[in-house]
Amino acid sequence: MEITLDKIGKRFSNKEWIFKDLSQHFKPGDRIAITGSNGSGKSTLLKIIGGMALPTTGEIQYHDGDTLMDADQLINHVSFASPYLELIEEFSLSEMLQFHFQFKKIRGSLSLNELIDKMYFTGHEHKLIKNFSSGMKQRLKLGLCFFTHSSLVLLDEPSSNLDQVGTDWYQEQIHNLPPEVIVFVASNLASEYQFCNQIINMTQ
Ligand SMILES: Nc1ncnc2c1ncn2[C@@H]1O[C@H](COP(=O)(O)OP(=O)(O)OP(=O)(O)O)[C@@H](O)[C@H]1O
Repeated sequence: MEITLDKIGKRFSNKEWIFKDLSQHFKPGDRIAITGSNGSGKSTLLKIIGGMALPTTGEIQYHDGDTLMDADQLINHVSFASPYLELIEEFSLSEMLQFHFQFKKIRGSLSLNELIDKMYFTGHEHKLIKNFSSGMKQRLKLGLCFFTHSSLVLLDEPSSNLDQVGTDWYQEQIHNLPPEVIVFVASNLASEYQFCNQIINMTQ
């Protein structure tokens, strides 16, 4: 996938601009950190790139090879993890994974049991999500994101609530992603984005 931002800008209901005139091109394999102060627009830009919010001005194009992608196709190419993303709390872990992978393809040819093992959740298959700790919920969100077949991975504050084992697991999963995937990380923690080769600083 290739992504072109053409002079995109965002403001909410005629308030001041959060950012303006952002133009950039991203190609397979790019690893991009979005940094900046609180409220500078990191999450907003991530949501716009993932098609979850619209820019106020400008345009984004997604290409799959030479083909311009329709906006409604984008969802099949994106995986996203953030602390504010809701899980379905009434599901057990097994039910959550079965539900998610009814709609999304698993990256590689892993079974659900292998996935559970790779997320360090063996023994928790029947535990309800609502009874997961905050760090376990975050690891599950990241696992769903990493192990969903996609060409664009969007991570917002990925190591929120993770302990050292979880943070090491995060680093390992980042390095296991296929090289052609584009990864964006909205963060101000170097430990979350040190693998990136580009930085967009949103602070004006
Ligand atoms: N739905 C919304 N309606 C109105 N204003 C919004 C909305 N979403 C975000 N904002 C505002 O847009 C600005 C940028 O918010 P955003 O969450 O993108 O910042 P951020 O850089 O990710 O912040 P943080 O580092 O605190 O996570 C903030 O002033 C925020 O209040």
